[in-house]
Amino acid sequence: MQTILNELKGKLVVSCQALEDEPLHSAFIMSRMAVAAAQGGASGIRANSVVDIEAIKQQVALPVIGIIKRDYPDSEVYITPTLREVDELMQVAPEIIALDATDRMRPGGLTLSELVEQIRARYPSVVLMADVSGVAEAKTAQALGFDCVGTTLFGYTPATAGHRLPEEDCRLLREVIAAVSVPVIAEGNVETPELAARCFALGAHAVVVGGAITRPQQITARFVAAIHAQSTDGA
Ligand SMILES: CC(=O)N[C@H](C=O)[C@@H](O)[C@H](O)[C@H](O)COP(=O)(O)O
Repeated sequence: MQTILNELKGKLVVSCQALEDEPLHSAFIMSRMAVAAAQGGASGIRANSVVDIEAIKQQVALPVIGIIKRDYPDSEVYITPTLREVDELMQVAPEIIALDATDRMRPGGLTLSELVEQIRARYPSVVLMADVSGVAEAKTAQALGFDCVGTTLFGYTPATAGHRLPEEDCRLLREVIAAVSVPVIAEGNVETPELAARCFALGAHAVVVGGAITRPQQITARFVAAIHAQSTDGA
């Protein structure tokens, strides 16, 4: 079960995602993003939805961290929130399945522990990544038997809103690494190659980079902001 995590040790994973409201929303485009990532030397791909993963797997031979983002009316959890999404993902067999592992209730009032129990009963050997937003959640995820933990949701829950992984020399990442023995994957707002390298120096097992590589609208906005700041300084 751990072989795939060993393969990713010290490596870059590129997240190729574009939701329905994003300009690059297309399984074909995501598959070409994955090809570009592979050509650039990425060792894994993170992807959302069965159609995207299917298209990506036809084009690149890299391991995939699969998720399904789905909104439910009775829960804030949207990354692989229920067994239904895990069942769908298993049709395309991503090497790792990631799910929200925050302390929030899943749809239908299910706890994380109950969901993990359901997943393990049906898929005992699936490799599970816990997308967490804090240290306590990382510890809980390890206790529940997750195979690895990612900092994916730091800054993306009401309790952590306004925070970003890079702050204070990646304090959250350092604290999670100190708190658990499972591999810790740095993910979320890793916007530069230097920051990715810093995450490894701090002990990250792997680093997932998304928007800084695959969301041109974000990259463009950073250029525009920097240019604006420069022209305001000079004014
Ligand atoms: C919070 C959330 O929904 N994160 C998602 C998780 O899969 C993706 O939208 C991110 O792109 C991914 O985590 C990589 O992060 P970044 O794009 O910041 O490098």
